[in-house]
Amino acid sequence: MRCLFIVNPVAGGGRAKRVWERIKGQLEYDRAFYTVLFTGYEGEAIKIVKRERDKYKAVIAVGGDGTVCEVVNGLAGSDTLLGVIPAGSGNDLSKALGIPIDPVQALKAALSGEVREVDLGRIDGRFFINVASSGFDAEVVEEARKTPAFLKPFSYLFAVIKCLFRTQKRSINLIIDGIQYQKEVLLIAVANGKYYGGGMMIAPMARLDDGFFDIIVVNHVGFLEIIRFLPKIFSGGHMKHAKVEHFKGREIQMLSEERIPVQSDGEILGHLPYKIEMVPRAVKILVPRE
Ligand SMILES: Nc1ncnc2c1ncn2[C@@H]1O[C@H](COP(=O)(O)OP(=O)(O)OP(=O)(O)O)[C@@H](O)[C@H]1O
Repeated sequence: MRCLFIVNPVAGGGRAKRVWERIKGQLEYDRAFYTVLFTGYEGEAIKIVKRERDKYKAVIAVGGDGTVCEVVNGLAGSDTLLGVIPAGSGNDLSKALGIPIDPVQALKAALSGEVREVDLGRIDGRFFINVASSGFDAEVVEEARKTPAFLKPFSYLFAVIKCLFRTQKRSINLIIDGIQYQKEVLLIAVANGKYYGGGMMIAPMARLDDGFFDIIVVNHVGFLEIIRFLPKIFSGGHMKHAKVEHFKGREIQMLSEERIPVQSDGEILGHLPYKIEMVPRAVKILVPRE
């Protein structure tokens, strides 16, 4: 059976189109049979994959984490394999799975790699593969979405600065597998994968196939402490901070009387309350052979 490539032409600010040209050249050189479809709007990859998945051995996403997340939502529950060619701006999932950034190397893994069964999180009927979170980080994503088009390259920088000045505590009732905790937080991240936000290692201990979420609670810290704290997330150094707690669990609920946004894999879903469930080994991903 042949493979279906799903290319998001806007991923990585257009990088995915250039990556696809290299992949196409290689496929033609190899005289491979394949189908390619380009996404035309947000959410289309889910529809295409649901419609087409049973005709193919593998669906290969050419794009960033948003594209992969949509393909995963189209594939979940089917036996069709997922391949990933990183072509976005962040590529957090590829980093966690050891998929190379070089398109031809990544193609090799997608066509002849080994299969790894990976867990998914489910929130509000939607699957995520990396991280769902609530608090400061979700506020930054929400704020960045409002940035006018001409300021887009700086949208996250502006959003971080704006959100830094909202130094209020966020009061969240966190329930992990039935045990309740009342927390005053900066953010709570429910991690399936290690990375989010373009290389931030929010949960260094997270494994994509252990059947558990790693829940990172960053308790409330003041303005200056946030500025010292944020850069440490890139290396995982934040875990040593006295205000950071780590839990493991499979069913997580977050409730609040405040209007606190929730994001999963970089998309704003809405505001608390939300319930997050673990779906073990729900997708089969082609990764490089060891
Ligand atoms: N033709 C299109 N026009 C506009 N948006 C699209 C189109 N096709 C897909 N999308 C949307 O583009 C969004 C961004 O894609 P993606 O996340 O893959 O790239 P990225 O943001 O550059 O990378 P990363 O998430 O790894 O930083 C996705 O949410 C997807 O729904």
